Amino acid sequence: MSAKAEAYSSSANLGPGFDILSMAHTAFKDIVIARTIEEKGKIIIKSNNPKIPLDPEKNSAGLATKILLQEKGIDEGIEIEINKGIPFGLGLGSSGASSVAAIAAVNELFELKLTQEEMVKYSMFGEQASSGSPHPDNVAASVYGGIIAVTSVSPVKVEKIPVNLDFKILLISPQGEREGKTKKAREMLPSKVDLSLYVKNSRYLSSLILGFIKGDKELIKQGLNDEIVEVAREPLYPHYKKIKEIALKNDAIGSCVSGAGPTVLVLYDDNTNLDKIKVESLEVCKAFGLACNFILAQIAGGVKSERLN
Ligand SMILES: Nc1ncnc2c1ncn2[C@@H]1O[C@H](COP(=O)(O)OP(=O)(O)OP(=O)(O)O)[C@@H](O)[C@H]1O
Ligand SMILES: N[C@@H](CCO)C(=O)O
Repeated sequence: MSAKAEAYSSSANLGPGFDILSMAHTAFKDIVIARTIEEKGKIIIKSNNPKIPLDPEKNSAGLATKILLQEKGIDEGIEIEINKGIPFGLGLGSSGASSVAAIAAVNELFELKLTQEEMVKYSMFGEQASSGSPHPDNVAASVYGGIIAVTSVSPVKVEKIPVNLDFKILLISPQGEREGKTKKAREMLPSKVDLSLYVKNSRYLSSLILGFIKGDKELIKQGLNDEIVEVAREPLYPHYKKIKEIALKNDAIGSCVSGAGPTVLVLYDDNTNLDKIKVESLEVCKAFGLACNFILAQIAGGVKSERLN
């Protein structure tokens, strides 16, 4: 028996929404095929990307699958074949998408009838394997699609944010996959924050969410800022500040760090001078010794799965 699922890349945080907000996009996707194998209780991971760990405990798809099977009392052996389309270590939710696609494929294979919230819950264990923390935002976006807010983690609750504005997505992404980047990025975070920064960030968060719902570009621009997490991790993306300045100068709707970086996310529309943003950003990347790719994308839908046989 086998089943297949595909899950899109995502940009988590969206400025002030650390571990809360995330957006799925069509930039890249992972495809996972789950097959039953003869050896009971065994999980085998295969992948077209030789750089990801194949040990099921260390692979995001492997650990999530293991815990799901354990909790459901299934002792079948499983092969998880991961066709990685999403480069990892760039802040594009790569580990999360593998985990989501694996959970969706196994759900299909054994007809488990998991709800979307249950899929998020199990996929989060995959993030534990890859970054040492079960952050929910990337996996929630890959499960639901669109822009989501994780409103609770225990139990998992996710809301899709209605988006009433037409915009497109530009990702400015330095080349080269970075091993263990999110883990390092989380170790850079402060354990306490100033009340004044907390208030500023809360204002940004409310502006951003209201901006998407009302379709108000100014509110989105005002809200797509972060005084806490982006600032603490600045050494991971020294190119970001200048690129954001360039994007705003050229009438982008807004810009922020994608997940834990180093990719920079730019939201734009027909009023934006995209060519100028690309030319000027390329110079900034070069100045920091980075070769940057430009990826154009749109908001993506949620995970899709199908039974193969
Ligand atoms: N299935 C998987 N796909 C991708 N990376 C994996 C997978 N399983 C384990 N990993 C490991 O997880 C880490 C992924 O790196 P990282 O968390 O920085 O990337 P990401 O998931 O794309 O980032 P972000 O969470 O910022 O969007 C790497 O060290 C990689 O080896
Ligand atoms: N919220 C997570 C997302 C990682 O992509 C973080 O910023 O660490």
